[in-house]
Amino acid sequence: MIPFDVRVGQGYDVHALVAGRPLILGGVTIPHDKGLLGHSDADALLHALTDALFGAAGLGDIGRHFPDTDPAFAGADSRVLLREAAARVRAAGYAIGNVDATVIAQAPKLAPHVNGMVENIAQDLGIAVERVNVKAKTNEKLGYLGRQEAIEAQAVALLLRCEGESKD
Ligand SMILES: Nc1ccn([C@@H]2O[C@H](COP(=O)(O)O)[C@@H](O)[C@H]2O)c(=O)n1
Ligand SMILES: C[C@@]1(CO)OP(=O)(O)OP(=O)(O)OC[C@H]1O
Repeated sequence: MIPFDVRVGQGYDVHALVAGRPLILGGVTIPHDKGLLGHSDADALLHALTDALFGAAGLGDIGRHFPDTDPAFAGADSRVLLREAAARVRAAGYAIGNVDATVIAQAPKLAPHVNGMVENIAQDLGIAVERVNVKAKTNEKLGYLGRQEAIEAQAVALLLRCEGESKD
């Protein structure tokens, strides 16, 4: 019996940077000459977080829950998807302990927008801002990220379940 179940999950996403799209990361629209291409609003940070949550709960991945072949998700606000993911994780019996993420973007400078991202994520997950961390890195001008052809995000999530008994 494990009375205190701790689960970790990891998530990753990458979307191409193209002209004519808004740049949305962590639910914040960031002024830039290019934005991320995707079926939804292509918020790579929220997609990585969503996958980290599903992974920690053993619930598969974002594409299983919100298929990119489903017109219902065309242009979707990824904050809505993140909120629904958090609800499904809670329905599986877990509380969200903390989340941490890194956005790899050669440009633009994300630091001025990080607090807004953290506030959005905390609100969508229903947890305190102290339990959410977002970091930004360039790719030191290397590769497709360094050439500003894409933005990548990586995330981890910790889930907790306190109960008298578990499946094990
Ligand atoms: N798009 C970005 C990338 C980085 N930052 C901030 O700069 C710091 C240094 O980044 P390096 O990739 O050069 O190590 C990083 O810790 C961030 O605070 C940023 O704001 N936006
Ligand atoms: C979010 C979904 C669904 O609209 O589409 P995209 O915006 O293309 O994002 P991606 O991270 O490629 O995969 C998840 C998809 O199911």
